[in-house]
Amino acid sequence: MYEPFAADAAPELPPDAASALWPACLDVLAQEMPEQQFNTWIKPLVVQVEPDFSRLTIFVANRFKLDWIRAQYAGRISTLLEQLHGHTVQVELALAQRAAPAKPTIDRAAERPAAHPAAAPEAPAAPPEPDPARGGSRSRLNSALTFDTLVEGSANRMARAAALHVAGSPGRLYNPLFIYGGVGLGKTHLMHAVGNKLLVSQPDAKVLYIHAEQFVSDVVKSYQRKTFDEFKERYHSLDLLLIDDVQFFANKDRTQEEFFNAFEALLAKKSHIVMTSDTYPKGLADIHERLVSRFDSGLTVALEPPELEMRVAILINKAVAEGTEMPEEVAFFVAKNVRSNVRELEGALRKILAYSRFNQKEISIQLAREALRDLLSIQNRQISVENIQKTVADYYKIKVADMYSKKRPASIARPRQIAMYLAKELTQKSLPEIGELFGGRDHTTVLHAVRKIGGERQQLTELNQQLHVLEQTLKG
Ligand SMILES: Nc1ncnc2c1ncn2[C@@H]1O[C@H](COP(=O)(O)OP(=O)(O)OP(=O)(O)O)[C@@H](O)[C@H]1O
Repeated sequence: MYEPFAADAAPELPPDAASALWPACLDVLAQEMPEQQFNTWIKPLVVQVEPDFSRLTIFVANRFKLDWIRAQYAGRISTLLEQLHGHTVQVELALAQRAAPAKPTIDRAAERPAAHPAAAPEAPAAPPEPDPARGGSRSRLNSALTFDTLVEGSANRMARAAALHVAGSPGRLYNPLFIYGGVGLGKTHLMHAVGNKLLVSQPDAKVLYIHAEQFVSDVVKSYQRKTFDEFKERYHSLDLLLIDDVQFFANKDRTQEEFFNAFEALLAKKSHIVMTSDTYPKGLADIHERLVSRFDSGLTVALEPPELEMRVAILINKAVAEGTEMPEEVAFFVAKNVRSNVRELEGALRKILAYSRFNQKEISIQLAREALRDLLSIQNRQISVENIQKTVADYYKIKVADMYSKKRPASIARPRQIAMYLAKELTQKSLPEIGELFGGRDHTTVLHAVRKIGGERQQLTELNQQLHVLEQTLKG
């Protein structure tokens, strides 16, 4: 498409010039790309850079442009930023009307000449240090992620109800609220919804949404700069702390200690804490026991992969939000084929919308089939529960029928538990769906098996090896 700038030709910025990062990136892109492409796609971009330059958010006017920029340019931008800054800079894309800050503290490419690398533009003003303050603007909340835009289904009913309760009466029941589940199931959405709802009823509340990695980085910074008092003031004074992906605290002792202190301080003053993780508290690896037990001391709720009807509702709602109508039969077709998580569902929807616009065709099952060609062929190759049952039965020399039977001798029950564990690990099926496929067992039986085998795997080398062999066999 265009000739990338040679890696060693990209000028490295001195650390103190980091605020000129985006302009420098633009200069390189302007040289690399045909002028018309640059002017159409890159020049109008508005960006926001995190104060520590760990992340750069690109705001784009509409979904179509967002998809295009993500597909065509995001990779190159990310590589360039890393070359220029010397560290990884996470690149994110967001819709301008929904997520752009009211007054972007940003460099606007359109205000600068397109391709004059020598004429170093004025450094953009860095956004203020995101101190949590009263009200929403510095809470890092995304105002688009609310309870209104969250579709309810049995997969998230309990978590949603608990989150609603916390938003209505923070500091009382369910403190901390610990939400766990696989990728793209709505954990972050739910957290933002709690913060946004609380701010509607209490606009002065001190709310902060933060990713665990950012917390780690704040701890490191306050260490380096000896600003622990400020750090404490910032975190210990909150009314609501929303902290995402706490599994990232693994092996970070100092961070865990600081989080423990913040946790105790917040609970003592009846502030609320909501956390998310990819696993339940006891499943967290390399996190201190005293922290794990505190994570589990309020309410722990799971988010399951959405069931079919919920996936259909999500597709239809998201299409409406994009200004398009998706016929129900198309939504069912997509929902039947994209089962893993909501993020993938959104991706499928974006592909269908883009495909329909490009080809100027109505949305139909045929069009969806064409737009999702690649994805559908991958789905067909996915591991099935039936295959897992057969492979595990062969390996442990039991009958496949024993996978569904009620027999309980250990020689049968254990392989069955192993198969349940693998079904949860390697497929996108929910616990109830797996239970159903194992002779109509209850989802709690499956959960017990998943926890037991997962826990033992950490301790028993032999079991770990067996599981490894089974996984390799199944993945082919
Ligand atoms: N029930 C739902 N209704 C509508 N949209 C949803 C729902 N659940 C998730 N989403 C959307 O799916 C996308 C992924 O959700 P989110 O980022 O909250 O997932 P996550 O569980 O935090 O994933 P990860 O672990 O990868 O961070 C978001 O755009 C979110 O708005």
